[in-house]
Amino acid sequence: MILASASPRRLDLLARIGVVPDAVDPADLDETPLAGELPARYAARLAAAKAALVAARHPGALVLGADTVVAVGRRILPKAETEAEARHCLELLSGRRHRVLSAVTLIDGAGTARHRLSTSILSFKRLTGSEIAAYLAGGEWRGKAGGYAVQGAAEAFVRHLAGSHSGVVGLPLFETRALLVAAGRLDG
Ligand SMILES: Cc1cn([C@H]2C[C@H](O)[C@@H](COP(=O)(O)OP(=O)(O)OP(=O)(O)O)O2)c(=O)[nH]c1=O
Repeated sequence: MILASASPRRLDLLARIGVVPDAVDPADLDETPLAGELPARYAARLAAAKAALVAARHPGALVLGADTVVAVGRRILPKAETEAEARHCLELLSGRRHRVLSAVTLIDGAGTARHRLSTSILSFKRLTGSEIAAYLAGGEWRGKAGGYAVQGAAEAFVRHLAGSHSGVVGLPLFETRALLVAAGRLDG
């Protein structure tokens, strides 16, 4: 089995259900949303594309790809690479409800692709300027969808989470397990 992801969180989450991939081979593709693309569609498209790209490099292997997106309404927040982007995300998320969509695709050895989507709804407290500044200084936002990581200090901003904590971190374990069972890789 190949994990088509550069995210160490996804590897850790898989290990929690006893799955250790034989290799990690990130897809590294263009993650620009299409014009007018809705968040759930976007996450599903990217998870499928990551898995397909890596499956083409490993014929016959079981390949798992995933994508996590933070959305406010129809708006897709960026994966924060700069402090300015992370600040913009946190200001938008402050005192608001948002969704985290985590799509997973598993392609089996015969080339059959199976897909699942996890949707979580989170509500953040209203963030003060000094809370945002302290969070940005901590650096946990780097490379994270929506500019925060719920598995770190940002969990203290979460008033309410409905859905999948593992999905927010990057790999929804309920859906991932269901895919692995369907493909015969885990016992049902
Ligand atoms: C919202 C949120 C996202 N994230 C992470 C999960 C993903 O790694 C990242 C979203 O980017 P993704 O494009 O889903 O994943 P990635 O670029 O890290 O890895 P790859 O494309 O190779 O699979 O944000 C957290 O770790 N915690 C959170 O609370």
